[in-house]
Amino acid sequence: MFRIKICGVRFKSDIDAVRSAGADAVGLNFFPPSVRYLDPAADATAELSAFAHAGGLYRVGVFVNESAGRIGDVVAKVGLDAIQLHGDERVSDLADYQNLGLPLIHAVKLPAGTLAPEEIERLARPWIDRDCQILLDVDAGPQHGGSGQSLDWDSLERWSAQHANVRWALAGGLHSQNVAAAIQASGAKSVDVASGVEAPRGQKSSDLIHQFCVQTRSAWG
Ligand SMILES: O=C(O)c1ccccc1NCC(=O)[C@H](O)[C@H](O)COP(=O)(O)O
Repeated sequence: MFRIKICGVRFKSDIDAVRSAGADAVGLNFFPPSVRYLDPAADATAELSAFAHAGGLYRVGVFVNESAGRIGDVVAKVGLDAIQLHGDERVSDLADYQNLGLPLIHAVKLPAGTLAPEEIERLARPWIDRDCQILLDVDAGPQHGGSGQSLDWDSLERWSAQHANVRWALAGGLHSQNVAAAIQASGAKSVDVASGVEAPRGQKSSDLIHQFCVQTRSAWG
């Protein structure tokens, strides 16, 4: 599992900013309606991915409700290290995705308010038991992700305390001003951010990426 993932990079300058800030992973977004979308057929996307790989970054492809066959085509063209399923994919289809031979990260999309540990467990467990890493994010409805909304971090901590062996990543509404508090409250050991390191929306800011990584590392000590 990555430690700090900057999701929705689109340019080599974004990759440079991620590397110099010390994050270890980038998300390449293949959901067409997203402002962070990359065309997998474009040579520039494969070049961006190769540039991230050459820079030692872990490349996570973000997909929403795509078939395993289509994801396999993107992997072959672009080159990825892991697949993030961020839609309404079903556990019953997991074998098809697993046959692609890459680590799978499933986005468990939760309501924004207070949650009982049992509720988080009910939504996350089927994926954990089938060897998926999990990323806890806000349920953003048809937008699916990248919404800038936060989860209730205390609820995540209560669930995590009961399942200390589960490795998970925190997403949803993180930015440099709140990531330390989010880590302290939730106990997250991995974080993921998209909109919180952008200004304007959809455009990564090297300053915001840098500040986000500084605050994250200081929270982890
Ligand atoms: O970022 C998107 O536009 C997006 C769209 C559809 C599915 C997933 C998407 N992003 C995936 C991520 O891992 C984001 O970093 C995560 O949802 C958190 O986003 P944000 O709240 O903006 O930090």
